[in-house]
Amino acid sequence: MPKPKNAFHMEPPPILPDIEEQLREYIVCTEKLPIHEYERNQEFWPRKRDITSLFEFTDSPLCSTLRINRDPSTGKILDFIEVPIKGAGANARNSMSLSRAPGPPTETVRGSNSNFPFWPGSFPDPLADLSLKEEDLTSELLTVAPGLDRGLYFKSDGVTVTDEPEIIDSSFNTQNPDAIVNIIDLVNQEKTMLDIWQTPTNALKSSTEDSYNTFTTTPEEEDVIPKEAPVLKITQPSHIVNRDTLWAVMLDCSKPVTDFNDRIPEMAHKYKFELDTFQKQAILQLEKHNHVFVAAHTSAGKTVVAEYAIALSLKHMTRTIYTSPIKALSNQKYRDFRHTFKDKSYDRFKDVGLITGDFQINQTAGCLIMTTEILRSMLFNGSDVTRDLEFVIFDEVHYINDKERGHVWEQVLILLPAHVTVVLLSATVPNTIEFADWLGRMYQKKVYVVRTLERPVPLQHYLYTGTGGSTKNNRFLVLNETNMWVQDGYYKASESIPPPAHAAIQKKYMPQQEKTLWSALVDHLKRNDLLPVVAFTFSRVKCDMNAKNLSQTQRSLTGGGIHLL
Ligand SMILES: Nc1ncnc2c1ncn2[C@@H]1O[C@H](COP(=O)(O)OP(=O)(O)OP(=O)(O)O)[C@@H](O)[C@H]1O
Repeated sequence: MPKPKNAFHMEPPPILPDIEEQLREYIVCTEKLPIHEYERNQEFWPRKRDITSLFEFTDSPLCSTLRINRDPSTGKILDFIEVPIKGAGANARNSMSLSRAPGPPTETVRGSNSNFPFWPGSFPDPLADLSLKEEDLTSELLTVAPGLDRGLYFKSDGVTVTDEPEIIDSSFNTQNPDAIVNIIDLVNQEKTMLDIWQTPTNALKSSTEDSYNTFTTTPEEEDVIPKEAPVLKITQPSHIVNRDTLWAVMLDCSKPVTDFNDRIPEMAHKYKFELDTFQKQAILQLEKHNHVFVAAHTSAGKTVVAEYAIALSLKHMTRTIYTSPIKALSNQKYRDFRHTFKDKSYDRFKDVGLITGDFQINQTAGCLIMTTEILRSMLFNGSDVTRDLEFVIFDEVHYINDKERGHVWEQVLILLPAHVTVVLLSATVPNTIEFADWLGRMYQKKVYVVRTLERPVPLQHYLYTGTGGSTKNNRFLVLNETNMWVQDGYYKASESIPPPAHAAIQKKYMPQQEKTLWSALVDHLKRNDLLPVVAFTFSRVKCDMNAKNLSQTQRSLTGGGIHLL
């Protein structure tokens, strides 16, 4: 019977489940969670069997190829020979070989930091090691198959297999030289056994003496045993006299090379002037792909050698990398080389590129100019550019002596692959031979040193004591072009300074005095047509200050004004 509906009838209030109780149940009784009702949540698709899928496989790299053997006179095919493919399956992530597969085009120039570098030329040849191992293969053969306790037992005929190893009585075998007892050996052994019982101090003494005898060398031996290659101080006087060593050859630049044109009838690059002897000697070595170290004074013509290396590699359709220590020099060389090579029959204009931190121009060019740090990063990252690299030119290589950055030159020289020829350019340094010897020993290839002390631009030293006005032309020669001291010039310079100022010369100049001095000097040089000039200041702050002062006072300077280096 339905319940009567009246105004006073009220349903009992809904009793909500206790939230605390609900949460506890949720946390404690995990089996009630819907996730466990997998029958409702999970769907299962049975796998269909596909036998034909067994026939599918990813291609493994080809390990061998067929080489056709032809008759050289008729061209008729005589035979097919299966030859192994070098570096099959090798790539930049698993191999240091030059025959590994090239990386993607985006990584051609810079490489990638997940790449292996190419095998450095200064390391022992891995292929030579491999051939040694192959020779030794017979002694390293496995005699027990992996997973088995023992190998096969053979009878004495070496062919018939048995269940038990055959015991050969070799206790007295005159055929076996090991079985012959040497009495002298036994006596010696006994003597050493007896030595054990000597007093510990004696034993200790003899052991120290032994180790001393083992590790020390006699003076004669010292000449024979190669010492470990030191990190060189390239500008420090050498203990090696300037004569040939095992790995460095000093070329004679005192006599003219009369047969130069016969030896190189078709030069890769022609010059408007007759080459100097040191340039000819260096070029002859470049043609033979020998490492060359050119040490010559500023403006002696070192760049000529670098240009020839670039031209030679462009002729061979290979590459050259020109490294310089500073970005400003790289930029300047880029401009110079573009100009040098632009008129050639082949399109060399496009064959010069620049890679620095600021610019990347024509990165796939035949001649790339970059800072040494960029080349180091390319070598570490296994850049594919190094594959067809013929020459690497190191300008101002004496930077290897630099405390902060010298290690970069060392690393690059060590990392270069063996097929690369290095051309080192430097101002004259006292130990060229020592440096070349270090390099040659590392590469196990001779380095040819070309050294000239001639200065095409004679160096003269003057003292300038003027401050403008009547003293504006006070410039006195104190060291002439033959490196002779000019006493008279020095006296005149001393006399030209008034006594109070003369005393003040020992002290520091006031900024205003310094400004007047620089201004008077530059003015004097300008009037005597001796500009441009490079002014050295040993403090950065002073350098900025002088540059600022000069740009204010010498507004009329033509041809580019003042540049800070
Ligand atoms: N054999 C030569 N005869 C005449 N002029 C030459 C000869 N060799 C080089 N030059 C010229 O001398 C100038 C300086 O040469 P280069 O720039 O090659 O010198 P460098 O030694 O490289 O100088 P730096 O030390 O500044 O690098 C250039 O103008 C070059 O054309």
